[in-house]
Amino acid sequence: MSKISEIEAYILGREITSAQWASLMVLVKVTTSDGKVGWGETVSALRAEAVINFVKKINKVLKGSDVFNVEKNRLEWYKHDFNLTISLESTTALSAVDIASWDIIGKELGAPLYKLLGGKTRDKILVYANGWYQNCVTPEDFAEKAKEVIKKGYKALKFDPFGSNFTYITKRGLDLAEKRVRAVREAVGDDVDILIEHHGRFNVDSAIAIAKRLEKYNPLFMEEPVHPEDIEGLKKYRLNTGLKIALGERIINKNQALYFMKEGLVDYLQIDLYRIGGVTESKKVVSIAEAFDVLMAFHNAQGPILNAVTLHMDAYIPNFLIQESFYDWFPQWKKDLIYDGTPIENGYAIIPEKPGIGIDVNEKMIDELKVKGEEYFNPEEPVWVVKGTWKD
Ligand SMILES: O=C(O)C(=O)C[C@H](O)[C@H](O)CO
Ligand SMILES: [Mg+2]
Repeated sequence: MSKISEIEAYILGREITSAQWASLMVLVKVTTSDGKVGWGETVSALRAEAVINFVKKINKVLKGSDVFNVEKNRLEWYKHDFNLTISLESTTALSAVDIASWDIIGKELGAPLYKLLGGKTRDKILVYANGWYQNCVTPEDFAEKAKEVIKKGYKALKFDPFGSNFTYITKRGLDLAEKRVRAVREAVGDDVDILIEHHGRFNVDSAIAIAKRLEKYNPLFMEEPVHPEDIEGLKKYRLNTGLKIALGERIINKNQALYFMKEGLVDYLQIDLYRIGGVTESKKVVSIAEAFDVLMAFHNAQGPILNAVTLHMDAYIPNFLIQESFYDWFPQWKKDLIYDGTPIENGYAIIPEKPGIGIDVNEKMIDELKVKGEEYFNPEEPVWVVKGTWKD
């Protein structure tokens, strides 16, 4: 038995690079009584301190438990946290502990994680680029940066062309969004997929107007077209557009995911391992999605640990569409802290092959990267925006 002896968590960061939300990392380290170490990563923008506090509580509850018992350990924490399945902070903290536990399990068994989950259904993972359009404002800015992405070999890219429009889209906002999307389509040609990110910020009539304007550019999907809680709006959107709907990054339990699928409101599911409960809960959601013929397109906007563990999921799942990747736009400090050997080659990510998640952490950097004082917050640009794009 490999007993959990300590769960530690650190808030790390340096400069604000591609986006505010991606400039922090909550690094979680699980150590066992026989000296094994596993790593997890998480962060929920504006909530880093709260997440750290949850990790401290989970540490108190799970100390002494067998690290292999991921289901039992989840239930144990659920028993203590009445609000687990309705709290982003709590699921986020538990997710990182779960991921670190699976890292240890893989290391103990000498197997890369994907071999424990279902083996390889594919040898490489088709990805789409995100984070590439920092400081893009004019259609020409978008076109120029999009060309650079394609030059790197990417076959698909995602972006948010809506600037500072929120809830309502103005006529000007709609015109500018169309120009930006047209510029990207012309820059990348017809063989590259473009994915439209709405960041769940529109009312349904604005979202439908957007869909009608943008459908001629043949987007692979429309992501979070309406506010995430607006189920009735999403139903109306479904009835009034023929475009594919992707969503899921704000889903924090499997029953919510089931609801969207049962109602036929999602084509491509974008849960994130750090919000849903790690590998343990993600596996269940993948299977529910398979039964509904829904394909997976995991959300993956944080750092190298989450990127690597998500690739293990992508390797085995039967219902795979495409994988989000910020890999080439990670801040340098994340690449120096965590080295994983999973670069993107010609638009595909390589599956990690080392035992566990297959990453190493340069622990010497931890002290230097610890964030002192409060989590950074810029009231001029919302945290969820790619840096320098909240402009028209
Ligand atoms: O990558 C995506 O799909 C995003 O929507 C990125 C978000 O802005 C980010 O996850 C917000 O925390
Ligand atoms: Mg998104």
